[in-house]
Amino acid sequence: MSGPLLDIRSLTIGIPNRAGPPLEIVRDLSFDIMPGEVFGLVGESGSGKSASALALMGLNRRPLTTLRGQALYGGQDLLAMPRRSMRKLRGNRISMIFQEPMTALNPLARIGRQIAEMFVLHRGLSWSEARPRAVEALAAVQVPNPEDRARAYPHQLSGGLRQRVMIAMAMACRPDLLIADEPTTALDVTVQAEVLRLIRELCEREGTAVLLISHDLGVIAQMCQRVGVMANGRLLELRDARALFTDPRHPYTRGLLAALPRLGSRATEGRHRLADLDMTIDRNAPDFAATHLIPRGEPA
Ligand SMILES: Nc1ncnc2c1ncn2[C@@H]1O[C@H](COP(=O)(O)OP(=O)(O)OP(=O)(O)O)[C@@H](O)[C@H]1O
Repeated sequence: MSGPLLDIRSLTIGIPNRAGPPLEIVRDLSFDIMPGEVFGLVGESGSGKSASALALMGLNRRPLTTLRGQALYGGQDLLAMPRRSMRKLRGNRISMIFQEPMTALNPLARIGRQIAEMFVLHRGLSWSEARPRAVEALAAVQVPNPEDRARAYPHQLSGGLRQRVMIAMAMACRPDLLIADEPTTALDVTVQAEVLRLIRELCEREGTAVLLISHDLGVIAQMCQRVGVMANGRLLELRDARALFTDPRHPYTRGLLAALPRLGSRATEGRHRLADLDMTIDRNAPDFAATHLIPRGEPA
């Protein structure tokens, strides 16, 4: 079996502080992603999922800074790579989609042009060669009437179609890795299922690995082979998805699963239970993290 596509070791992100030690918001995050694998990072809001993904892409939100760690991709450390090299990889070998496509799409440019730009920038095609490829890319993400839609501006499309456009852009260059940060959180449940299916099918077809970030355990269960559970900027548990859902080891994961609303239960019941858990777990206890990490390949 070949090695990992991306091997993240001790990624630590924080805010430097001249007067003392930096404020760390993600600490010692280590996991790897195998070629073609769908790996899930799950955790509640603020646990550090997005910050980690952005750090991998060299896009830290200021004042956040990568303080230490490595992210090995094809023998190169993404975290130490010059900006220029990183720009060449981004959108080409590693691409990213976000919860809200409008933040990534240019509101003033037709979507066909925005997709075509990927082929011009990363594949060296001329604009006239790239345009038909953009229409094909729209067809591949099942956008109806792709010729017409290519001439639309982002605001003229529904949220679901905009997310499909983002996926078309992200997949245009057949990347090795797609980082999908809450890709369906802003969508209706039915559209959400369609977009998830699309991501899975396209990535399977292209052999693209996915780092899927979500606070939604249902989404993670549906999509992922392995899952890392994050809280407070730390990875608490890393398991095969099936094992995680049938036999969670970390008390925090157990709490997350117990807090899932079940059919027939009152909608708020789960939330109360999660709140109880917050009070009973001491997140600063030394054994809170890292005691339940099971390496890939070992029996869960
Ligand atoms: N630019 C920033 N400056 C300072 N702190 C930040 C910044 N961005 C994020 N943080 C903090 O870092 C922590 C992790 O945030 P992050 O966005 O990664 O969480 P998350 O797990 O992705 O949650 P969400 O899904 O709500 O975005 C949070 O405590 C957040 O307040």
